[in-house]
Amino acid sequence: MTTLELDGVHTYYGESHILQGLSLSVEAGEIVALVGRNGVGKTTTLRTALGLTPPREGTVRFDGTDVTGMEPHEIAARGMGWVPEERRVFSHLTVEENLRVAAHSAADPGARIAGAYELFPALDRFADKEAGDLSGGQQQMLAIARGMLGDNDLLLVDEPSEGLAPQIVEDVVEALRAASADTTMVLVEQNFRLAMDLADRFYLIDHGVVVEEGETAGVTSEDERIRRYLTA
Ligand SMILES: Nc1ncnc2c1ncn2[C@@H]1O[C@H](COP(=O)(O)OP(=O)(O)OP(=O)(O)O)[C@@H](O)[C@H]1O
Repeated sequence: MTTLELDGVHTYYGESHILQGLSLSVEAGEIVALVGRNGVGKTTTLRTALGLTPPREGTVRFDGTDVTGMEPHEIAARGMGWVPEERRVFSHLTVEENLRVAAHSAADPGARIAGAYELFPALDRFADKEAGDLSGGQQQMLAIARGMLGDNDLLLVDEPSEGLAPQIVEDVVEALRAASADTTMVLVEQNFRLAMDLADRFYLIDHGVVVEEGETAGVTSEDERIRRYLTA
């Protein structure tokens, strides 16, 4: 079943025409990576799906429903979650409180939070610590855990590895892999190798359109069809 489908979307910031007829689809259970140079429109693609920057043309379908033009909170309520680039944890709440806020609408929040701790043992260790005092990697894990607790069918994760040390990136990758067992994911990722490693399929974006797509297996940034879009 198709979870997310963007069909010929054109998205603008004011007069800036950013997405220029972009189409992609995500099947239930997949991890799909959006890759491409800085500024080509990856984050804008997520914002378009979420209704934060709705398209002027084209359609967004989520779980079979046309959600184009719906308010972001309506789309979110249908089960589309977002782990934004800037992470947005509540820094003055503890880890546990952050998780409780995210799980408030779940049928059994306690069990869900216990499940999250199993998946992210580092969070369990720091349950009583204020989120603002966590390291960048721990905050990223908290942001992912919060996205999962929202009972989402689809989680859009923007630049999870940004600004993290390589060892911590490994932990975050493991967390995303574990999280993907329950949730379909779209991942925006600058680190090409990591994106290919984690995702099942990829879309390579350039100037607001998809220029290459396919399975990730065996794909490297040295492939000529990829390299010319990644190097300036
Ligand atoms: N709020 C905004 N107002 C105007 N222009 C914007 C806004 N946000 C992004 N842009 C511009 O839109 C273009 C696409 O940005 P977007 O963030 O989608 O790119 P990206 O591929 O995600 O790259 P990055 O990794 O740098 O975020 C860029 O040229 C950016 O400068």
